[in-house]
Amino acid sequence: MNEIPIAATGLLRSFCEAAMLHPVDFHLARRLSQLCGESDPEVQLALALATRELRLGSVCLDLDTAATDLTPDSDSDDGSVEPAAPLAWPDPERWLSSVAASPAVAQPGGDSRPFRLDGSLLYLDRYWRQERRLADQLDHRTGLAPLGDRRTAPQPLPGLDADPQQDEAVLAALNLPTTVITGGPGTGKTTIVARILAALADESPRVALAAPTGRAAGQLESSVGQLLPGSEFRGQTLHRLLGARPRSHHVDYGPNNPLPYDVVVVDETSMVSLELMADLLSAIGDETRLILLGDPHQLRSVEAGAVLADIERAGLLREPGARVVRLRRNRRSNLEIGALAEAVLAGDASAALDHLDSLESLNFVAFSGAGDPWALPSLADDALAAAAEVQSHALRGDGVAANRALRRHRILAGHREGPYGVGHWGASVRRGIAQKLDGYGHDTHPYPGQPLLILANSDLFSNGDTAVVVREGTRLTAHVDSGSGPRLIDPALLDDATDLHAMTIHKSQGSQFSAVSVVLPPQGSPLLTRELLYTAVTRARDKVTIYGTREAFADAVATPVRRASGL
Ligand SMILES: Nc1ncnc2c1ncn2[C@@H]1O[C@H](COP(=O)(O)OP(=O)(O)OP(=O)(O)O)[C@@H](O)[C@H]1O
Repeated sequence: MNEIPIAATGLLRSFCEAAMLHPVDFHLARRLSQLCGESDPEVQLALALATRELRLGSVCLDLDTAATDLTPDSDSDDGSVEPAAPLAWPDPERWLSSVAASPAVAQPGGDSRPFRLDGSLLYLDRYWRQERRLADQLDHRTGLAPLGDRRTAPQPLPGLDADPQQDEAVLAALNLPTTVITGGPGTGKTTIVARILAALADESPRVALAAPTGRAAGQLESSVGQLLPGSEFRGQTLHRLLGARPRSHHVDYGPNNPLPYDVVVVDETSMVSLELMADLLSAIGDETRLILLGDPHQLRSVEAGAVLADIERAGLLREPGARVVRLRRNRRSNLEIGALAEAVLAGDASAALDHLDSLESLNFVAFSGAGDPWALPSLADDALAAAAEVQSHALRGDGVAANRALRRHRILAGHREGPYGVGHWGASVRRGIAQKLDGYGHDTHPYPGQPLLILANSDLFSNGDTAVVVREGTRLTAHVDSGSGPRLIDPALLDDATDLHAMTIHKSQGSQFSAVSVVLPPQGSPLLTRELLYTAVTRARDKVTIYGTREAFADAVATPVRRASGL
């Protein structure tokens, strides 16, 4: 049952009861309405829904389509689904004009008020300003003159094949102030960055490598370092690059103090929020090459905005100053997984299910939420084989090999709790493995072969890094598989680590595994989206097994994440 604020009555109460509004949406809208003297329940509803949309990752609420687009926002993380109640949506025309006339709402050219209405889009004013700022910056970068006039791309790095799409991306980045290179995992984005930096080496450019998370920044640094031995490019988080202060909206770099680099490369751009993207673009000088890498189809930033997807979809960066190049050839995963990912992206559930039924490396296993996951033979086989290999390396003290074995198989789930959640599946698999492997699975004490997921940042590791506990002589050591190479830590110091027999699909972004077992959320779960499914299946290189119902699978394929924005 949803929590209903006591103060909620009438129209707003019915929306709270239907899980369309969370108490925080209600309270914020009520407070702002009181401050501005707004008493119309329909306008208050619009304000509450606009704050709800922001909380769920959209930048604004579209009043024209809200009644058809918005779905209940289940508070639970166990996949349980509340029955939908019929709702009395305001008449759209009347709604729009009463919102426009509200003292809480400003028009685009108007004074400052908590909300702003732009066409049928209702924003919290701050986000409207950020979006305008970003749109202006994108426009500005589009209008810049090219920085070079190379006609042909430089040679591929030694040992790599010629690839026309990669050539196009390299050439764009060498000539233009702004290049966006999009593509799924393994399409060569990092390889291209190394090739660009190699081609610019004669100019000794000042280079910044950045990403939204410490882990992704470390991975970029280490991949580029491997491709360009002897180079000393350091990766850093975007927050650090921009000189952002914790718990404040201040950043050190901006239009009057641009970043002191000739080339700025940002990886995992799909995870960058609207605000951070606006800050980044404001801080890039006209002479600096900006190279944005990412996969717009994977899960987006947890904060508001899906900027990379908006840029690609709406053609917001164009010549003469900018170019978007999409890479399609995945060189890491097998072709069958590529075909499944394409069918998911195309919204073609029947083709995707056909692939799962007919292709050798793809499997669909019926699971409807009942019973112990360990009883599913395919799951037990995959998990046990990988755990046995991890354990044998861990007992021999080989942390590198143990971490490699840990990447052989991963269970990925949308939910954390409940019968479809990471907790339930992870615990079941750990118990099952412990019955088969001596010395395995004592949850409260470290044991050789114990897989861990780190949930904190430090100098030695980043949130999202994984580790394996390894025996070294008489001691146990956690070998952290950080993006930038192995780190050894006393397991007792890893307070913020959790058991890793399963992980959320969200946390798996940026990693790949030989085989993945994907636990689908149940039908009706708000997490059941195309992006979630695409992200999960593209984590695999060699084998994908989906656990769930066909109906849930088809729903996921048919449901792209809805993120409203004015971009
Ligand atoms: N032109 C090429 N010829 C041969 N192999 C290539 C080529 N481009 C990339 N590869 C190989 O494909 C694999 C994936 O490349 P890369 O890591 O650059 O992709 P990516 O898009 O950055 O992937 P991710 O986002 O998952 O890190 C690497 O093993 C790389 O060596």
